[in-house]
Amino acid sequence: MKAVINENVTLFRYEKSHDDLFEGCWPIRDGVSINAYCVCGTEKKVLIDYTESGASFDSDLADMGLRLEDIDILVLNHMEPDHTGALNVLFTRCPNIEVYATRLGATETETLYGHKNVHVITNGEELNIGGKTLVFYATPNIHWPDTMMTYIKEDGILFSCDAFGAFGSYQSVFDDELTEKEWALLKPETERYYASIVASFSPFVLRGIKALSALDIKTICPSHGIVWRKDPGYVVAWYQKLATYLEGPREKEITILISSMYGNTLSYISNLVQIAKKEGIVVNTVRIPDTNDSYALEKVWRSEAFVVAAPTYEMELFPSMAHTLDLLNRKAVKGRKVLYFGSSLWSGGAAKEFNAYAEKMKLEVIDSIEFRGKGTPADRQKIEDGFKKLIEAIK
Ligand SMILES: Cc1cc2nc3c(=O)[nH]c(=O)nc-3n(C[C@H](O)[C@H](O)[C@H](O)COP(=O)(O)O)c2cc1C
Repeated sequence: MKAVINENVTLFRYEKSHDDLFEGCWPIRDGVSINAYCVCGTEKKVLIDYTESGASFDSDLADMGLRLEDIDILVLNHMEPDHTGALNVLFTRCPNIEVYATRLGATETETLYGHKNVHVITNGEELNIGGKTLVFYATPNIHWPDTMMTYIKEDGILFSCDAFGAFGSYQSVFDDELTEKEWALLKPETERYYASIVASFSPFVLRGIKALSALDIKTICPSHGIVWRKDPGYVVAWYQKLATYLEGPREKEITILISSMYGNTLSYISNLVQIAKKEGIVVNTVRIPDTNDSYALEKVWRSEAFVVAAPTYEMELFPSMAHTLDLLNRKAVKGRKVLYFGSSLWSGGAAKEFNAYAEKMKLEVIDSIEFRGKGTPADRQKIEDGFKKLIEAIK
């Protein structure tokens, strides 16, 4: 699908299949778009990023009276294969095309494709393409080390690579066209995208936002999701908030992660949800492994506190929950307040493994409670008390 951003800039938007997994692990049941852009100056025609498969690129260009061979310059804002998978086709057909990339991007272009006509950008370097000036900014580690962003000086358009992107498919192209239903999808799908693929790089996001703050940004064109032209500041502030969750402050929310084989651990949850609601605390519940980890990550990322409720399994924590905690740890979830409880029958063992994770993740453990079978009224009271302490700790 093709959309006009302005008279010189065109968006090529391709949807990944909803059955695919993004990065091979994140479900995209509500879709995700891969965005590439064409910028036409009077002297040079420029592509910003390409696609994974090259599908329909030719016909979209043909609609504009162009062939792939007419493109003079390819700007590679980063080399991730969802934007570059079809580069071998492009380089075969356009062997002389000039690539603009960071030093690392240049090395990757040579190593992966043997293409040598690469210009290594310097930070803030300008390129006049005839009536339009492209300015390149190195923004490493948002989220790949080779990442850069490209800005059209005359139009205030920022091609922000994977920053300011989102999961989800939207009929609308621009923020000012979004329907209420699309906004309702954009909110969680931006946060799940951030938590899954950007969160670990939050310090670089904050650094990048600061470095670009002097620019007069009128439109943000990310490589996934919608184009922000009415209020680009909204998504910048949103990303800034998401990046701040790394160290805090975070939202006064509690996310309860639940695994249960036979319902014993599960039987405690509805009471806790009621208590949180009575206290006016937003509470999210996520079943593990029924729900993909990325949905847990999205909620835990913004929550000041979370609960791990899972039984003992072969003397350790229930395996799916251990997997989820391992992911949270890898994705830099740290410093939050946490309560553990879970059922066992004989020796127990889940709490010990949970405590080891908590230490690694520098979590503030309110309590860590193992009980037998359904638990006693005293166990119930202890869990309730622990949960109330958790609420007090985030109030
Ligand atoms: C496959 C399996 C392995 C288990 N391993 C242990 C164990 O090593 N130690 C223990 O104390 N209980 C163990 N249990 C017992 C459960 O922890 C116990 O039944 C618990 O009440 C289940 O809680 P749930 O209903 O929330 O799943 C095991 C149960 C199953 C099914």
